[in-house]
Amino acid sequence: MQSDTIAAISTALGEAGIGVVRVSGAQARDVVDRVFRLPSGRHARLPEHRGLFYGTVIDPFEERPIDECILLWMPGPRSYTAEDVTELQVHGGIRVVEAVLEAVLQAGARLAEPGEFTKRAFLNGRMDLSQAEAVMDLIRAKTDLARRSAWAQMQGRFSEVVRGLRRRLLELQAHVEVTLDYPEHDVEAVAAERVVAVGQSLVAEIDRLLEDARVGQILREGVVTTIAGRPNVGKSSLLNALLRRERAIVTDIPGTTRDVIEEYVNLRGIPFRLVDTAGIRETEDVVERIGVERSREMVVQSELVLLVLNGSEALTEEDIRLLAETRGRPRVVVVNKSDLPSAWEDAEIRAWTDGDPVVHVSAKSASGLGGLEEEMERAVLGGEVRTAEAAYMTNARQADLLRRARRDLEEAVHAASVGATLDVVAVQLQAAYGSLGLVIGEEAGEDLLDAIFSQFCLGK
Ligand SMILES: Nc1nc2c(c(=O)[nH]1)N(C=O)[C@@H](CNc1ccc(C(=O)N[C@@H](CCC(=O)O)C(=O)O)cc1)CN2
Ligand SMILES: Nc1nc2c(ncn2[C@@H]2O[C@H](COP(=O)(O)OP(=O)(O)OP(=O)(O)O)[C@@H](O)[C@H]2O)c(=O)[nH]1
Ligand SMILES: [Mg+2]
Repeated sequence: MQSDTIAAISTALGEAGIGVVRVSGAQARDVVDRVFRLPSGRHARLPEHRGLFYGTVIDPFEERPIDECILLWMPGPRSYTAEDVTELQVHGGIRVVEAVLEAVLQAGARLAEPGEFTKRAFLNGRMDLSQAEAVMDLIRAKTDLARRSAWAQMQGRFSEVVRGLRRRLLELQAHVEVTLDYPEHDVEAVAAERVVAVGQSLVAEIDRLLEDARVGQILREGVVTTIAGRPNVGKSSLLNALLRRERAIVTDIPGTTRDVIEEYVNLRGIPFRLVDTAGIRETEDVVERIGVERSREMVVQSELVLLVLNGSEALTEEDIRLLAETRGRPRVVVVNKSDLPSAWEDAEIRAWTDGDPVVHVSAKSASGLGGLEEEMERAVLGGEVRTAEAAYMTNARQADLLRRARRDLEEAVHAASVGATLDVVAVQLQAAYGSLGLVIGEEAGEDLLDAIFSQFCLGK
């Protein structure tokens, strides 16, 4: 079971309190023997159980000390990878940690590929594939909501659901297989009915998981949200208000923002990537015109548009044109400058808003932002505003497999309902079973595993 011995820096490269070099594999013991010394100068005698030792890491050739060290010893299978693991915890300086890694490599370990520790944990049955993917989601989580969702998936909650689906599918397959051996007509009819009933309920459950996939994607990558509008309506002021800091330049000169400014913000647990853009208008200025083009592109590329209007000034043709252009996209219409007397009523834009939310704010005095954030959340998560924590952080790979399983199940249901021979149905059920298996990594080939784990951090 034990393959070659791998090593990597498991902490971020930078100045920090401590830095960790992790080693996993059959030669972890030998590596410790070559690079670690107790304060007495002796080699550590590593026990059969876990342990913690204080000592010095040394360069194995010159026997020169590199740093003080806390050494963790975790013999397999009671370790993260289920192999023998040792960790050298040293002072967190870039050169210190790199020198320790070099010493460990000289002592016989090879540099781990990204995600290789977790890949070994998976291959050794410590976790399934969707749990392994959740480890990375946990590390990358930008909000508490994302973190909690990833945690739940890491604990195997999503896997349990998928395993439950597979179990029911397997029972159904067994029933169908049995009738293939006894082809009496009424027995076959009963099996076909069961394929229809169970198949439909499995499709419905997969649909619910697929809804979650969208939420998962949002939590993972953030919602690209463009703040658009004509010049001087207060787009940059709104960006600053939502960020709660003065990020973008604000002036009373129309055309202040020339380029797109992107900033990440956590609003109500949802990561938003807010993009402030140049005010959209016809212009002779070459630089500004390029900015305006970018603004329009951003509107098309974004997943949510905050269309900003100035409530204290009469609506212009440009405002109306933007209202019409952004129609049909997920959007919140933001009527800004509510601290000033209003120059028009919401009713005047109703013809273009199609029931999209219209909120009144003052970016300058930071009022009305709570209502705006609420509408942004609703626009992203939908009316139900189900807590994303309850949702599974299904990723694109998993969603694709779920969709494939769903399609095969629907075909099986269809075939069974029109009285097709059951061996056709059996093939489709088998395909669906296989797709669901790949979600949790059953029968996953080396290519798939490489593709997944190579996206992990080094040292994970
Ligand atoms: N220093 C350090 N901190 C870390 C990690 C690590 O590898 N090293 N982890 C990860 O990178 C996480 C912890 N993950 C771990 C998961 C399982 C086992 C483990 O040894 N499991 C055994 C024993 C369980 C037990 O004693 O009950 C097992 O499951 O059999 C270790 C770490 C977070 N913190
Ligand atoms: N009274 C009032 N003034 C505001 C408010 N929001 C923005 N302003 C003012 O409006 C002017 C334009 O604000 P910006 O945020 O630069 O507007 P913009 O939409 O980014 O403008 P461009 O970058 O030129 O497209 C500035 O003088 C702001 O102080 C508000 O809520 N109330
Ligand atoms: Mg601006």
